[in-house]
Amino acid sequence: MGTKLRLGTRGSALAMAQSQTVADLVTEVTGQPVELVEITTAGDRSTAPVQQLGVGVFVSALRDALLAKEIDFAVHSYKDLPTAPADGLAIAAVPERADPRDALVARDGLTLAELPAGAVIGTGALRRIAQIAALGMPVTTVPIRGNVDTRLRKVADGELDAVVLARAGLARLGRAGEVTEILDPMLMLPAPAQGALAVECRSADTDLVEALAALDHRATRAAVTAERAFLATLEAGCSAPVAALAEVTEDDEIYLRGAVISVDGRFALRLSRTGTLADAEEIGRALAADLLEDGAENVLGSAE
Ligand SMILES: NCc1[nH]cc(CCC(=O)O)c1CC(=O)O
Repeated sequence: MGTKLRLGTRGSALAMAQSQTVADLVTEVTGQPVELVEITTAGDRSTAPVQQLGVGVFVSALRDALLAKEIDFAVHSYKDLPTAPADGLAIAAVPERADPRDALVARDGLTLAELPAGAVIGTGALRRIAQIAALGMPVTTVPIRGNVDTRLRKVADGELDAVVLARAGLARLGRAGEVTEILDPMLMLPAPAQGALAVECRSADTDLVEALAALDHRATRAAVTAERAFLATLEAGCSAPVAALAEVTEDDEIYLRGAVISVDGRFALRLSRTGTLADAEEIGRALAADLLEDGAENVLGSAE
């Protein structure tokens, strides 16, 4: 056995679960033991809405610890990473993705369509709020924060009729059995890179970059590349909620769907593109250009 690798992780149950999964994989492929090092982020200390804190808040403390060499690598939920690359760091592996879809956990086993008029759904994500609003149902959404356990408890306690969460997160916590409906991407397109993990280390740590590459899953890497190129291109031209899902077939074809939806749900643009795996990045950029050409930048304007 070589030296112990230090894997930096947030302390939440979800972060610990996904870090432990990757730690086990790393030990399996490299033979090196991995030690989990808990890092507290500003996002964990604050109770402010995530939108106010900014997406990078959970990530920057881990990146600081990497650059300060306090840890050797970190595991992020890929969808929480800012699109700008981090100086001096590399995403050495994108392991095989879990189910990328969103899931509904509702009282009494209800599906979305079965929720009665006046039902209250907990979700703080603008992308989810916008897509629920676009369905035109007589339901309302309320912001919700806290860990997965806290969110599920609000349904069990009767405080909320339902919550929408990433199925991958529920599965990693062993709570997928509580899902009452997996939401079809035709209704609820997930966040770019949802369900995927990013394994990050210092780019100068070439031995580790190479070792971690053994965990990389080619189809997942391509799907995430297409979805994130789509997001990055749209971010420059439009700040409405963005959703995307790329599916890769056995013969290396990519089917990328993307959407931009106004928060009030009144305007939704949805398009798709297909292509080959090697062109993942280009497909993402081209799909974003299609949406911008259709007026994606006006979608947010209409909600303001
Ligand atoms: N926004 C928070 C977040 N970041 C990653 C996950 C778990 C699922 C994943 O890895 O995509 C979640 C919870 C959720 O959206 O329900």
